Amino acid sequence: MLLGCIGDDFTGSSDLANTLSKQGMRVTQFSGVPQGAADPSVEAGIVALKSRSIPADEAIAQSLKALEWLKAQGCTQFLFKYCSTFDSTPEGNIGPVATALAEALNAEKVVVCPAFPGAGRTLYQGHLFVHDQLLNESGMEHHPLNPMTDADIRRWLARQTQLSVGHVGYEHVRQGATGIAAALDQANASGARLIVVDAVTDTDLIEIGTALDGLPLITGGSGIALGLPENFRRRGLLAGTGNKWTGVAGQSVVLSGSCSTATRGQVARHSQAGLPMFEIKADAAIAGQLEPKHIAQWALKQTKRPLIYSSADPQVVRQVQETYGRERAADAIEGLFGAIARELVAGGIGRLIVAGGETSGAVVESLTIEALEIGPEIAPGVPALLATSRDGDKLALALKSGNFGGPDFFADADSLLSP
Ligand SMILES: Nc1ncnc2c1ncn2[C@@H]1O[C@H](COP(=O)(O)OP(=O)(O)OP(=O)(O)O)[C@@H](O)[C@H]1O
Ligand SMILES: O=C(O)[C@@H](O)C(=O)CO
Repeated sequence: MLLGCIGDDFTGSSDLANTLSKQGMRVTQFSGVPQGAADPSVEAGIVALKSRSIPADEAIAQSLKALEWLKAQGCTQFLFKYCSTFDSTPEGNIGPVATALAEALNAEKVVVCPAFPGAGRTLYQGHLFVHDQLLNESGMEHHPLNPMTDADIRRWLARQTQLSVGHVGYEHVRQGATGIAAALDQANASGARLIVVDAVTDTDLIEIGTALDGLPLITGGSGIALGLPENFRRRGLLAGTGNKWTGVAGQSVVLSGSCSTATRGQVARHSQAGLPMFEIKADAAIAGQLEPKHIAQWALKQTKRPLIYSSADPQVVRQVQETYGRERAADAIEGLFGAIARELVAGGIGRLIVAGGETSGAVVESLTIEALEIGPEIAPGVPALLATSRDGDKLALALKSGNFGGPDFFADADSLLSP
C-alpha cells in the first residue's frame, strides 16, 4: 500500500476512492480500522470512519488508530479526507484531527484544500464557494449537523486548532507546481503549519498534487487527490491494472436520511415518477414506534425500486431538533436506517442505494461490511461499490453524499449497479 487515507465519513471516503480509482490506482475502502492486514495488491487504502460529527477527542483517537494501521501496511504518504464543504463546527473535527495527524507524522507543511471543482466547490482567496455562492449562502448554513456560517476557511479552521494557519493564494497556484512548492515553503517559513491552498480548476489540483510529492500529510476533499497517483506512477510503483467490476442482480432499495437540497430533489423526482415510497417521520422514529422489520417487509414486496426516506425540508428538521435535540434525532433515525438495512440484506436484496454521509455510515456499520471494492463512477464523487460477505454473497452499493448527483441519481445508480 502506497497511499494511506483516512476519511471522516463513508460517502466522502467513496468519493475519494472514485478519484483515486479513476486516476488508475487499485483502491479498497475499509469500514473502520481493519483487524488484519490488507490484500497486498491494494495501492491506496481508505479507512472510512464515522468521525465527522462525534466529539473531537474520539475523532482524534480513531484517526490515530487508522494512521497506525495504514503505516503498518507500508504507506509512505497519508491523506485526511473531509468534506468539500468543509463540514465542521467551531470545535472540529477537521482542525483537531489534522493537528493530531500532523504531530504524529512530524508534518511541517500540511495542505488544507477542500476544493472539488467537478462538484462546483472552488477555493479562492481562502473563501470556499459552492458554484457561484459563498459557502455560507449556499444552503450549507442550514446543515442539520454542522451549519457552515463562514466561507473563510482560514478563519473557520483557526477556531479549531492551536497550529498556525497560513494561505497560498491563487497568484501562486496559477504558477504551477514549482510556484506552489515555493509558496508552501514560504508560508511554513513564516510559521504556518496548516496551509489553506486556493484551487479553482482540476488543473490547479493536479499542479498542487505534483507539488505535494513526498510530503507526509495532505488534507482536503477528494480533489486534492487528483494529482497524487501520478507521483507514484512516475516512480514505476503502480501496477496499472485498476479495479474490476460486475454489478449484482436482484432487488434494489433506496434509503435516504439526507436532508440536503440535492437529495430532496432526487426524492421529489422519485415521487414524480410514481415509484413506491415510505416516509419515516422523525417523531415516530424517536418515539420508537417504527418497526424496522415491517418497513423492510413493505420494501421487499415492491416490484419497482422502493424508497424509504426521512429527508425533510430545513424548517421541519429544525423543529425536530428543537424539540428532541440534534443528537437524539440523528441517533434514532440513523439507528432505524441501520436496522432496516440489515432486514433488507437478510431478505436477499442485491443493490442498496443510500443517500447521506451519516446515514451511509450507520448503514455500512450496521451491515458489518469490512471492505468495499470500487467500481465505475455513477455521478461526480459517487462510485459503484461492491461488498462480498464471508459466505460469498454480493451486495452492490452506492453511498451518495447529500449534495451529490443529479435529479435522476437513484435511477442512474440502480442501472449502473445492475449486471
Ligand atoms: N426528518 C429529519 N429530522 C431530523 N433529522 C433528520 C431527519 N432526517 C434525517 N435526519 C438526520 O440528519 C442527518 C443527515 O445527515 P447525512 O450525513 O446522512 O446527510 P447529508 O448531511 O445530507 O449528507 P452529507 O453529510 O453526505 O452531506 C442524519 O444524522 C439524519 O439521521
Ligand atoms: O467532499 C464531499 O463533498 C463529499 O465527499 C463528502 O464528504 C460529503 O459528505
